[in-house]
Amino acid sequence: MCGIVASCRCPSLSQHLQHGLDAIKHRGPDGSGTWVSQDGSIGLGHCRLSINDLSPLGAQPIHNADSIHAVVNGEIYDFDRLRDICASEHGYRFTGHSDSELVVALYQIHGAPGLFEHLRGEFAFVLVDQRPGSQRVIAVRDRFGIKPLVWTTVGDRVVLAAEAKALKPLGWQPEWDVQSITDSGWLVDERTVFKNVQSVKPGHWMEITDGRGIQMHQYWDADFPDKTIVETRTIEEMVQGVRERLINAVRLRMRADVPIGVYLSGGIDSSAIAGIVTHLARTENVKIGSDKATQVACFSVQFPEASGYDESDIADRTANWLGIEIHRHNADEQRLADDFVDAAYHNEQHHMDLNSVAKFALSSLPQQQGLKVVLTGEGSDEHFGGYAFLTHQYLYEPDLAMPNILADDTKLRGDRAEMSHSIEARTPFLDHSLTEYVNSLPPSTKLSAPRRAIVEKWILREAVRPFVTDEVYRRRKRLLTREAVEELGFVDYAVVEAALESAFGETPDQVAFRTLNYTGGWVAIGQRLGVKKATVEESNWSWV
Ligand SMILES: Nc1ncnc2c1ncn2[C@@H]1O[C@H](COP(=O)(O)OP(=O)(O)OP(=O)(O)O)[C@@H](O)[C@H]1O
Ligand SMILES: NC(=O)CC[C@H](N)C(=O)O
Repeated sequence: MCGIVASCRCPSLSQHLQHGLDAIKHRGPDGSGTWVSQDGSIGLGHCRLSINDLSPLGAQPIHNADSIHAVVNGEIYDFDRLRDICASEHGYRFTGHSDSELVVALYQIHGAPGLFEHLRGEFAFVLVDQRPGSQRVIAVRDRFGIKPLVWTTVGDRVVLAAEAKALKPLGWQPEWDVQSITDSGWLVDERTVFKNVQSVKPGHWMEITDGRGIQMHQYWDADFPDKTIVETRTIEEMVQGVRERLINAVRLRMRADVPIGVYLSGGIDSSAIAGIVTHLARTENVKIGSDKATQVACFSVQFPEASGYDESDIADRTANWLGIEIHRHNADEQRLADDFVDAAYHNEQHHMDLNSVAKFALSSLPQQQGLKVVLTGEGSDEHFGGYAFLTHQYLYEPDLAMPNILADDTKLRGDRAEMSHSIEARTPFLDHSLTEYVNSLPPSTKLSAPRRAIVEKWILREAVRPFVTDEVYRRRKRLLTREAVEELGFVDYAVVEAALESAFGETPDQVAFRTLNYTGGWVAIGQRLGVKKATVEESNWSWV
């Protein structure tokens, strides 16, 4: 993934664009280029982390013979097939072999918004159409907001970039947006922590024309079918449906002209990715990126054992089972403290925990090994029912909250942690063809109770079972553990244990279910707010 900057309506642009690119060189250390329109009013800049077509023909900005210019950050998957269609059915003549050139080709063939439905992957791009009669600039962001794209105005200019720091050489003067910080606007809407700097929203595109100024349009949204309609697919068909789509999402993301690695934790998501990559390489001879790699390299963060967060022993056993190598980063307190400032600078926002700092440091490992791309398990929890605190919503009104949760991927996790060390993170779980299928599944398949206990991400566990260890398959992130319930101070765990036995199954006990629902809510709130353990003597409360 690369860095892009763009500016519309500005004299003497070229130098400013280059300085903007210098500020985000970590996003693209392999080369850089700028383009300024003949009248000097519009400019594009790109710094490249070259992944597909490493030759100069893959350099950007991209131009075609028809006065269309673009800078593209990210990856368009399935591009070999799409390029063939553009060439054979539409006679489009490509100059190089990068996936990014496809954006210009598809725009010329289908226009906007027509091209968006053909784009699969994570991307942010700015495209300038100078054809007589259709002059405009468009700025586009992928469906889940995996790749960042921010913009502001400086005088009468619109300036855009992958990271806000690149806007400074283009004239932006940073100011805090205290309102956005206090009302969490930076997280839930298009605002950032900086005044007047906005993100282009996921699944949206911005259109800038002389006549109409700036217009925002949406081209995609998560779609949730009516789940009161009786499901006709069998469980096995649905498990198979998830498996096929996930395998395909991974397969498409193994295509690169550079080697690819995997971020591996002890959880089911990254373990499944590592397992599927290994399976495809061994049984179908799918290349892991370029020819160089014969087996996938995994990268793992090891936390101090006393922290209670360390899962590296599980990751080790997975790597052992798959016969793959594992590289480890030790994230002890000192390392986290050392990396805090750099991680915050790259993230350009605050975070609730130190995960982003650990992942910032983790990305130095693949860089040291000469890798440019890693696959990660991000995005699974939101789609497969991995957040136990949403239990009741899945069961009653399953998915109404989902679009909001998925508001903007870079705000929750970011690609910044990886890009800080020039690493592109690919997220197969955020393949829209997979998520559209998963959204169509009955909620009960995500949070099933086959043995009278809630099993988060049930259908995912079944779908990836052939690719993960039994340990990972059976491992649960349980909300209602004895420890968590006892920490409330006013709930008797024996009651919860009994309720777990009777709340599910063919003849569920409604009262037991309600007990679990209440207790689950208290545990979630208690953990999130750090609520002090209650003492029963404080009130007239008798044990629940
Ligand atoms: N300790 C770690 N070491 C290596 N990679 C990690 C680690 N923690 C998280 N990651 C990477 O970041 C992704 C998202 O992390 P998150 O904490 O959201 O985990 P998760 O949803 O529980 O996923 P998983 O099931 O893979 O642990 C993981 O899928 C993995 O690719
Ligand atoms: N790093 C990027 O954003 C990559 C752009 C393009 N996919 C390439 O391979 O060059």
